[in-house]
Amino acid sequence: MQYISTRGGGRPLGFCDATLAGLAADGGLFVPDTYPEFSEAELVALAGQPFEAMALAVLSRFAGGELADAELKSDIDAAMATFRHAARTPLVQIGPRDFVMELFHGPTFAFKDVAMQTLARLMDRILKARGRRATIVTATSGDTGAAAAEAFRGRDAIDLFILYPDGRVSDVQRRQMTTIADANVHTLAVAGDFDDCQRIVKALFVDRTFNERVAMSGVNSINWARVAAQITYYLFGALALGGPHRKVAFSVPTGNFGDILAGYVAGRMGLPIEKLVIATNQNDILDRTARTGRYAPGRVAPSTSPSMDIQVSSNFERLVFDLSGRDAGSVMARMADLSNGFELTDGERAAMARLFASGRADDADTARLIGEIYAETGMIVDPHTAVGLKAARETALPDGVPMVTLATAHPAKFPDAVEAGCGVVPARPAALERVMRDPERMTRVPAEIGAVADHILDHSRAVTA
Ligand SMILES: Cc1ncc(COP(=O)(O)O)c(C=O)c1O
Ligand SMILES: N[C@@H](CCOP(=O)(O)O)C(=O)O
Repeated sequence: MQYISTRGGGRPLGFCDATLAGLAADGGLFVPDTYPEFSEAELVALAGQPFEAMALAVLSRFAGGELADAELKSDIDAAMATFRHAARTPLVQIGPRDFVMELFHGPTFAFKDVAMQTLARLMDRILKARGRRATIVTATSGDTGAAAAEAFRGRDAIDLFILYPDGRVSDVQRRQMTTIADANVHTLAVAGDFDDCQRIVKALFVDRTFNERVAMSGVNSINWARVAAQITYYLFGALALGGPHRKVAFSVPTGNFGDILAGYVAGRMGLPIEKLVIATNQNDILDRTARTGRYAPGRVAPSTSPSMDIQVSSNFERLVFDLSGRDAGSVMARMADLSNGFELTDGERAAMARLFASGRADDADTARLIGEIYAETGMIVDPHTAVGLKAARETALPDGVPMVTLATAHPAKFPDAVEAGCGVVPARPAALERVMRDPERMTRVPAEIGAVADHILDHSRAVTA
């Protein structure tokens, strides 16, 4: 299997090279040249198997033989052993048709751990086999950075630089990043929003001189391996609820479009999916795009679901690539400069509407949903999950199709928003006590590419002359 750029540039790469490269050299995103498929019999055989077995089935299809199954299995097993729940991503029924899939039982209490714990081990393995070091530069609105810090801390071959928007993540999220004492983790508080952080990371990726000097890599969902690992829980959820003989719908709290793209790819691989619901907060570019066909980024507006305070949703490029019939030229023309936005064609819009629905929740809706879910079920949900639940409730489905809302974070990461919604302060898990106590360490930087590049050049051990 080869990985090609959505913008058509560069040469195709194998799985290991694409994983280390992160973003394609032309600024596009890597996608597999074809989607591997599961037969119905293979899906039937996977139903009832542990999460780890499903993850291996997914990742081995994307690794294209470059990593042995025994190596993948060892890394997946070690990654998932960090989870506190035996089922890893348990399903909880909250209504006749409605389920919540809890993705927050990993070390940092957000869905990012599912992929990040595995990816860190795979990257470490690939780098050690090549006798190489890497500099990982990642943008975060709170959760990716925390998950990356935890997964990559202390890894000798890797220096990790995390860019987060100063003042725009929750206290718990910030502390999860800034209290990591390991010297290979560098946390930068950027004077800007998440889109500024992601813009800087992408600019550094395509600056080939810088990129090669620091051996740059990335672990945002622009890295295909992140998306691939996230496909597993769609299989896990659907097969637990009667798949592949029954269609299932998923409502996905959405910002960078990585999580829901994994659901789309699961469908392309043969998993019967009725609908994928794009659930946005007031930064609703994707809901607007689904409704109007026009993708027009604005400025980020802070919300009570800060991890989704994103206006430039990177992974949407991968969907547009497929919607356009894999026309890299048209993707390049539309994505290279987003300042005026772009239109989906009528055909692209119709194709998108066949699989995707969408919804939006502002802060008042989010608080109301947190309160309603608590009153109806006793479940305390985080604000991102509440956004997903609102969109789920508004989506009509054929009889017999279950709706699974992805619970993407633990409520204790956002105690203020949760208390405002349901009047209860969520209990803080013991694992977060250290985070709230330990001293913080971060460097404040302006939202400028040069300032971030200089900091990385001064601090990464991978820098060559
Ligand atoms: C808690 C939480 N929910 C939802 C999202 C949105 O996921 P994605 O950016 O993959 O769309 C994020 C950030 O990625 C998140 O941290
Ligand atoms: N919500 C994310 C933003 C980055 O998303 P990613 O999935 O592309 O890494 C965060 O919490 O950092």
